[in-house]
Amino acid sequence: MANRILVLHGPNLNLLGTREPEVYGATTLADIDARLAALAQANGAQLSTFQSNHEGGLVDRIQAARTDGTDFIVINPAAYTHTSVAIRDALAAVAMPFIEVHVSNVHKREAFRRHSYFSDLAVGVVAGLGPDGYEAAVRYALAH
Ligand SMILES: O=C1C[C@@](O)(C(=O)O)C[C@@H](O)[C@@H]1O
Repeated sequence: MANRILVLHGPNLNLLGTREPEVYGATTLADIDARLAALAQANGAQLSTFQSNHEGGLVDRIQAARTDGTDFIVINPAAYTHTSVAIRDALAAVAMPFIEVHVSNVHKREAFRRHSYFSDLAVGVVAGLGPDGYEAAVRYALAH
């Protein structure tokens, strides 16, 4: 079971709750993070969250996970899903299991959202379940 889980949120996810609510829903990022922290705590695990609108910030946080005790990553790379070799390489470098999460179902949206630089390295991918997708990923991490 993962004891220390890191949840990473990519660009524009700080605007969840107000950003295109018809696509991403009304739940804020603070609500999601609080729910995940409570879930981890109830299961005797520690959970940290980090959001950045910057590719390098996400790369730096992933590199820091090598030495801060993290043993599982849940990541919504947001738009970087479709563009970032740098974040993919960081995840490959730390060689830590991770789950890729998307709030929306990227497969029923624009064609460019169907390609991910992460899915083939991920333990699994959750898309389209809204905030519940993060919870499903954390539950998996807690159980494995
Ligand atoms: O910013 C996002 C959010 C997203 O990752 C999602 O959670 O549904 C889907 C991405 O295509 C988009 O760029």
